Amino acid sequence: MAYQHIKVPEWGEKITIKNGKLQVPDQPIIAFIEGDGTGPDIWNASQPVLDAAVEKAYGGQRKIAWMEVFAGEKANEVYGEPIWLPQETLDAIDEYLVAIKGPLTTPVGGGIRSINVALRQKLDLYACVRPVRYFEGVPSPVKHPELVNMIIYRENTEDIYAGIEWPAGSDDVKKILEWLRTEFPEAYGKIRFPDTAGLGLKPVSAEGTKRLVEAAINYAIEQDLPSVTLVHKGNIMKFTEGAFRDWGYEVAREKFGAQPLDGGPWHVMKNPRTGREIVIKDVIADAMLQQILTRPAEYSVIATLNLNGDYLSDALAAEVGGIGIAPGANINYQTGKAIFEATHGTAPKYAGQDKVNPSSVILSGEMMLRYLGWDEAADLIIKAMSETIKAGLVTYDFHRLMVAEGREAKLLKCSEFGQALIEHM
Ligand SMILES: NC(=O)C1=CN([C@@H]2O[C@H](COP(=O)(O)OP(=O)(O)OC[C@H]3O[C@@H](n4cnc5c(N)ncnc54)[C@H](OP(=O)(O)O)[C@@H]3O)[C@@H](O)[C@H]2O)C=CC1
Ligand SMILES: O=C(O)CCC(=O)C(=O)O
Ligand SMILES: [Mg+2]
Repeated sequence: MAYQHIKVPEWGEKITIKNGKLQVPDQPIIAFIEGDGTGPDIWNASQPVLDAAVEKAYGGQRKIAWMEVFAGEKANEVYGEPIWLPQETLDAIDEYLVAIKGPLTTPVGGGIRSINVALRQKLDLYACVRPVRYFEGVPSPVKHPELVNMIIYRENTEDIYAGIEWPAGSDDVKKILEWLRTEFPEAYGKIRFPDTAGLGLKPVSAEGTKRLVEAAINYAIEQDLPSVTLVHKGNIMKFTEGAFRDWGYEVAREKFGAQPLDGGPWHVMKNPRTGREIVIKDVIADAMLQQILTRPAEYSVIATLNLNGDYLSDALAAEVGGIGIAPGANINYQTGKAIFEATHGTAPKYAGQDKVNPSSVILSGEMMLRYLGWDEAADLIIKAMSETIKAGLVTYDFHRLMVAEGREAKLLKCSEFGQALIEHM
């Protein structure tokens, strides 16, 4: 496809998918979005780390051909008009399948909705996968951060993130309210202040739930993990969050032969690879937010709805050092399309200071390398991250906590931390 502003590298080949399996050439073309705010600082520190890991692991036999694609404020600059998410960015990811991105700004209130959410929805990247693991030496607000080892599978295309909302007082909300008043008077009667209410819809479907929960169970099978926990607020939102729980158990029964445990609702199944038991359980979302603090060792894979997953991923990240070190991926396992990205946002107050922690994007890159099947390069990044942090070489976010704890640490800039990782590979 010909692009207006995207320059396809002169070398490198496309990643493709065949019979559901990713076909990765030795020189794959991979799209990247630099991101807004601290995004450029982070990307400048991260790309050399990813390249160094690949170079070190494969001695030049493999190399990534980076292709910049645009979104957010940079897209406005490059296209010379207010385009936040150019169609050709979507087309390029559609064509080249794999991308990595920095954070993108989302203005609060009116104007454009989240570009991040739009990318996930338009490309149908239904699983937002956010692993939470502890690296020794990272300062943490909890006593036993090493017990936190979970991976969140957050549904990425539905829930209130679908963005179906009408503002209070608008003609549209008046139409919806009038329709409710005439067609569903009982429901209308439950709206406490109809004249000044904004309204939102929360779509949650069997299809959307089942494909997400299936991906979470598949991960537990692959990694031989003991449980998958469905997190929901089904006691209050019975036909959306409650249905998520019921459809989750249903897919466990239908696809994986799970059986109710002691009469249910929890289920148990056998891992077809190892024969070990996998418990499929559920916890209500508010209780889960305290369980991850009080009993983290009891949780492993978490499957949840979009908003719960958003809250949980920041809360869990805080236990292992914060969102500066919290990676993620948005994946469609059928089409193979995937965008790897940090859990955090643009941290605008630090933009251009070469200050923030680039680990979230670097570890998102580590997930990307593993997704490509380049485990040797991914392992080098984990090794470098462990050793660099253990050596007390850290960015401001860890440094301030370590100093407060009376520990020795050396404060590095964002780019210096990237270089330290390369030295520790
Ligand atoms: N996927 C994406 O692209 C996302 C985009 N956003 C968008 O980002 C913008 C800013 O959002 P905001 O709510 O301020 O959240 P941010 O995640 O951008 O920042 C909140 C705080 O988290 C800490 N933090 C964030 N990133 C890092 C990092 N790399 N290293 C160290 N600490 C970090 C900082 O803490 P401290 O102040 O304590 O130093 C920062 O002030 C909004 O427009 C939001 O919509 C938000 C989330 C995800
Ligand atoms: O796009 C945004 O503004 C928010 C996204 C977000 O918070 C997340 O992905 O965790
Ligand atoms: Mg978030």
